This record gives sequence, C-alpha cells and structure tokens, in this order.
Amino acid sequence: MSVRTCLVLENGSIYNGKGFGYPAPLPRDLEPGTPSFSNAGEVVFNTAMVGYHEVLTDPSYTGQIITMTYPHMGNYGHLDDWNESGPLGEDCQDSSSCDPRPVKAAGFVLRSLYRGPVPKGRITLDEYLNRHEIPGITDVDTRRLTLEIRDGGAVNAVLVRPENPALGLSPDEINMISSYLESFPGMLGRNLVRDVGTSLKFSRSRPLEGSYAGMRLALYDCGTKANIIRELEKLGCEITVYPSDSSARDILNGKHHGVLVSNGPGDPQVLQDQIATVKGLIGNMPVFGICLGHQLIAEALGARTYKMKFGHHGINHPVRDERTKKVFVTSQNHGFAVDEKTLPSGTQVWFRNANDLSIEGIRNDELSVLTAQFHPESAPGPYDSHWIFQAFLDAVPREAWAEPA
Ligand SMILES: NC(=O)CC[C@H](N)C(=O)O
Repeated sequence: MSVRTCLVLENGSIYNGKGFGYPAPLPRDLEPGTPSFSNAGEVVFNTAMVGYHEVLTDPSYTGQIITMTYPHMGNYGHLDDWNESGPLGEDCQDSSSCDPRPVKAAGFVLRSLYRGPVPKGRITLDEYLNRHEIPGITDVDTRRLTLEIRDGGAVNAVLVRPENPALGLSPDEINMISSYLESFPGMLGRNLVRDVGTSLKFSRSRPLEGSYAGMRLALYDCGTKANIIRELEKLGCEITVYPSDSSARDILNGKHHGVLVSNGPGDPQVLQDQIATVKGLIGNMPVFGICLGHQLIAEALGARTYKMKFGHHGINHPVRDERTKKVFVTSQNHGFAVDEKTLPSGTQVWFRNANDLSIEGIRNDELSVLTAQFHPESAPGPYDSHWIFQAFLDAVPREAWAEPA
C-alpha cells in the first residue's frame, strides 16, 4: 500500500508523491539537533535509462538522494550479483572487514515505479528498498525537480511521511523539517570515505587469465565499485585491496606493479590523509585514478577541486580524448571537479567533458600517472571507455611483470 510521502528541499520546495520501499520517517522522528543524517541527503539527478541497481549500490552515492530523469524504473527487478558494493562474497577473508550495506543512496525519487512481476529469482524495487531500509517516493514531478536542481544547483532534502496523510504536511511539521535540514552538513566539506570500503586489507586469490596475467595491482579502496575489481581481473591482474586509512608505506610494502585509487563519496578536498597517501605513492609506482581517485591524485599533484553546480550523474555523458579528439559516451557520477587553472606544469588534461568542457581526466607521463573522472568500469555500461583500463596497465613497464618471452 502506498502512503503519502513528501520530498522536502532545504529551499522550501515540497514534492508530494507515494512512498515505496522503506517507510520515510515522520517529521517528529527526525530529531532536530541530533539528526542521524541517514534520512537527509543532497538531491542529485541521474540521466541513466537503466542501471538503477548499480546506481543504488554505488558507494559514491553515500549521503545523496537520487532522482532519475528517465520516468519508468524497476521493470527488471534486483539481483545481488549486480551489487557495486557490500560484501564481496568469498573475497572478504574476514567478513567483519566488509561493508555490510549494499545500498548507499539515502533515498530514491521516481516519476513512475514499475509494480509488475519480475523474473524468477529477482526481487522488486519496492521490496529491495524495503529490505535495505531506504525510503523511496514515486509519482513525483521529476521533470520539475530536475529543472529546479539544474537551475538552482544540488540541494539538501529529506523524505518524510506527513502524520496526517489526508492533509499533508502541517506548518508545524514543515518547521521541524526545515530546522532539521538547517543542521544537515551538506556535501561540501564532508568526509564520507570512512563509512565505505573495506576496513582490512585483503587479497583476491583466483586463477587469472588475460593479457596482463602476472601483474599485481593494489586497489586503494575509498569506496570502490565492485566492477573495477571485476574488469581488472578479466584482464588478468591480481588485486590486493587496501583500506582508505592505509599509508603509502603500507601499499609500497606490498611490492605491487601499480596502484589504482578508487572512486568514492564526498568532498575530495577534506581527505587530507588519503591525499598524503597518494602523494607518497606518486613517483614510486604507476598511479591510476577513477573519479574520487582522479580528484585525490590531482590534489596530491598540487591542483584543487571545486564543487560543481549539479555535477554529472548518468550513463550518457560525452567525453573527448584531447589527444585524438575522439568523443565517447561514458558513465559518470560526480559532484566535484578539478580546477584547470590549478593544474601543475607537467600534468596535462587528458579528457574533457564535451558538454561543459570540465576536466574528465589528467595524465603525467613522466610520473606514470593516468586518471579518469568518469567510470571506465561503467556498470551497466556503456562500454566505450573500457579501453582505459588497458591504457592504465600499459603504463606499467612490461618487463616489470611479464615473463620474458
Ligand atoms: N564517483 C565518485 O568517485 C565521486 C567522487 C566525488 N565524491 C564527487 O562527487 O565528485
């Protein structure tokens, strides 16, 4: 049964709809002054037509409420095999080291929830969000909401259930919500990396085939998407995953052939410990970065990041390779970007967003540093940028890892 639910923005806008998934809290349960913050989030719009499971389980969405611009969601259900986070199965030697929560988003806002049957063995979006205690809202005017974010920028909000569904939110309830949102910290300056990723180092040991078999890579896990691991393993790399509180020494001691700094949530500029780790790695081994990893590497090289107006979230973002001028379509999810004016000499812009020309990747060939702001692992696609993994791995000298021919 659908219960009237509201999305309330910090600027006072209210979007009415029907609740699904886990019931949103009543305004009086929001506890102003000591909010748990799990109910509120920054609302961002995602322009993907499919892939809602991967979106919901992407650790980089921690602390965000997502609205999908595509109207109809849920029609193929959910399967844990598609998880981008949560326990990586047998890969966690000690299950306490694994992040137990597969769903990272704080809420899901839709125009139209599919309520029909799903293939055997899968569960519906409604059941899925209920199981993971995440509130959803459907029948929302998501076009109006998206335009509001596009024009005004990403905004903090909360999903709530009015005490009296027939009347909607009372003035008292609206006051409670606005004082709750006033004390919500927002995304700028927020360190969310400690809430995600592994807490213990672990190695994935499995028989590996692929053109890069023999290469041992460190993955510096600031909230990695599982598909980064899958894609590197398909190429033959043996992966050791390091928690986000690792030092450069911890990673260098592992004697890997290269390191990939993962994606992750929150504001890169506050992650001074992680930036220090990356600084200690650059120059000592080939260093690659994806999304937050790209931003941390840029900061470690001396550049600065800034908060974008509403960021890029979706699987249809065009990116141009500045060397070849070729454009390809990518999967993206970021609200911060690297400020071009602050790039140090010796570091070039490798990729640029073809819509707004913001930086989408940098390279410093002398230091063997290569990064992408977008997601070459791109679950559920598109696959246009998969080649970037090979470009990363080709930066590792072949004689370092391959058997002599
Ligand atoms: N997907 C990511 O790694 C996101 C990076 C960073 N949290 C941002 O929003 O820009």
